[in-house]
Amino acid sequence: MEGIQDAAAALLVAAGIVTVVLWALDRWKYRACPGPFALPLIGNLVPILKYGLHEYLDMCRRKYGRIFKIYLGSAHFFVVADPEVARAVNNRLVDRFIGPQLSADPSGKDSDQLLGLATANGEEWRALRLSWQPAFQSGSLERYAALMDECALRLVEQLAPAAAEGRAVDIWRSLGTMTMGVVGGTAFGVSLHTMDDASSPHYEEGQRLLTASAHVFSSSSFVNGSLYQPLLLIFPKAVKAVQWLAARLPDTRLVRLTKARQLIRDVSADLIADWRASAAAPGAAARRASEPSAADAAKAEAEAARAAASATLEELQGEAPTLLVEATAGSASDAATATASEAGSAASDAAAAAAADAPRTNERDQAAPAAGEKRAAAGLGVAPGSFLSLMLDRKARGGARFSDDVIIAQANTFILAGYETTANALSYAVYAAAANPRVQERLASEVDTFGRGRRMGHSDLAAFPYAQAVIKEALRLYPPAIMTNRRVTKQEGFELVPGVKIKKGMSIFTAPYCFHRDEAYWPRPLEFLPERFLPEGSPLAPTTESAWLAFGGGARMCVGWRFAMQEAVLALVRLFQAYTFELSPGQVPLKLRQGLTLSPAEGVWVTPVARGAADVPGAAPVAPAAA
Ligand code: HEM
Repeated sequence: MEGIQDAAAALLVAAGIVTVVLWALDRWKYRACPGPFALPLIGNLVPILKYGLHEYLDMCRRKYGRIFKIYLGSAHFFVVADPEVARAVNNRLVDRFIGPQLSADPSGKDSDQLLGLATANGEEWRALRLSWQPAFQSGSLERYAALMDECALRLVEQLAPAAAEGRAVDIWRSLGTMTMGVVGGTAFGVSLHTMDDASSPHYEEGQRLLTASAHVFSSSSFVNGSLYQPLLLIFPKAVKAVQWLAARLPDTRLVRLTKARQLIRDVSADLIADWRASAAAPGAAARRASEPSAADAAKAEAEAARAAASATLEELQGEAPTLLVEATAGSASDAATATASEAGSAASDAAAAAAADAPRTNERDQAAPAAGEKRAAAGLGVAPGSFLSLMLDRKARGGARFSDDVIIAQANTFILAGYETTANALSYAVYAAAANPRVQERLASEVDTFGRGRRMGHSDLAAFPYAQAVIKEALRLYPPAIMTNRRVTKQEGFELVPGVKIKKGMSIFTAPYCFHRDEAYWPRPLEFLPERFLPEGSPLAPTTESAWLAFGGGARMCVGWRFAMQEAVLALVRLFQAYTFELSPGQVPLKLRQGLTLSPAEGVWVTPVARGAADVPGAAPVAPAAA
């Protein structure tokens, strides 16, 4: 026994010595790059926990300059807070650094989320990016607008009791129900019941999905996540052992996260089962007749693979947002993406064209989740024209043959990416407007130019330059993604700072949170001044276009940015047509928390104040939401 103890102690001492030596070598290797001192193993974890990652990065930027290193676990990460260098990094590097995913389920089934677009790399990522793009072109956005408007109007209606009672609500959570409602309609063409009221038989189901998604966001970072997460950073070479241990002895945070991911996965898997069942249902015979033969399918697959291989990075990126708000929405927007996506997805575009209507919002659970056939026979389940049906149609017709797990991962990615980021952006906009009466007044007067009873479409967005500017300014001060990250996969010819070359294996983070608040680029950086994004506000504009990077950049730029902007502007218009908002006391400055996104730590509490039709000359009452 004593012998075993001695051997274990010797092993620990040896591991300690090796760690310290590696740490010292790493520090020496990157000595030319400034950064805070960090002890081996715990690195800069303590100040990150104390200040929050976003604040700590900004403190480092002020102290060490715009390119610095931080040490986490057993490696250095390089942080770029210089917008021009950030642009170069995003343009030149494509792969993302993706840490391993822990699961409390030994089968690790919930971890197939790593197969999603946001986490894929290499050829898989190229093929996936091409298959996502059609869902975000003007035609699709136009189809989604009606549903987005419907969800925004429903939210307006749901806020009415609070307005009548003078009661404060957490608008962040309310907006989350709306953005998830939009995801259900656009990704699947179904209602996910997140906007149902408590009397609905499906209310609990919607709430479970919201809670699960909120858990994924709050528990995925190493700060708020499983206790095994820091262990992975410290012992990156022992991933398998840590994963094995975590699956057998999970902590409560990991159990909660695993259950949340499983629930989201089940929602997507059920919908795919429905789609299959409906394709096999008797009514689908006509549709099957139009499906291609095996030879056609093989040809289509080969074409899709060729398109993925030959698409340039610019084509994969698509159009990037401009700094100034757009005078016309959706104008030349698809020109850049069209070549790549049309080549790669002719079949899915044809399917989209066939489904000319906006995705229907089906009542997905009038039957139990397992009864896919029944729902399919009743015409329920994934609706034509939705993101998921485009992807499944493409597979059925012989386009890129993604496995079911890969398709489920795309659906999960859509749910997660489409939910919290946009809800955060909108909450920050409401918060900032409520805290700045001048902004609120101007917003209210702009939205009154559009009839309250009229339905809004994609092209109507151009009528709201100030609302667009408010969203952009909210994304500047509070970018939901405080950092983007890239993994260096081959030797690059440029230096990060004199003496530190970009080398294979390095992880580089660009930090918009830092340069969005840097006085070197933005006049009066900590003030909320939406006019910076309008031609009239040029004295407040940044010194460089690159200084605003809320949606990232290069080929990995947010694929859903136009979708997000459309949804956010549309919702802002509907909210301010009906209400102004009063902030509850004690919320300035807003407390922020870094999970998977930068989110309000305790919500955003506001009291809606009804504006009344009398405020708006000639306005019709807000249209009731369609059932
Ligand atoms: C205000 C809302 C949003 C913000 C601020 C935002 C921001 C971002 C950022 C910063 C990235 C990383 C870009 C990079 O690495 O250069 C990203 C990637 C991504 N976003 Fe968004 N996003 C938003 C909404 C959405 C929506 C609504 C969707 C889908 C419906 C979406 C889907 C994605 C996906 C799939 C990726 C990964 C793209 C790839 O790796 O090719 N996002 N987003």
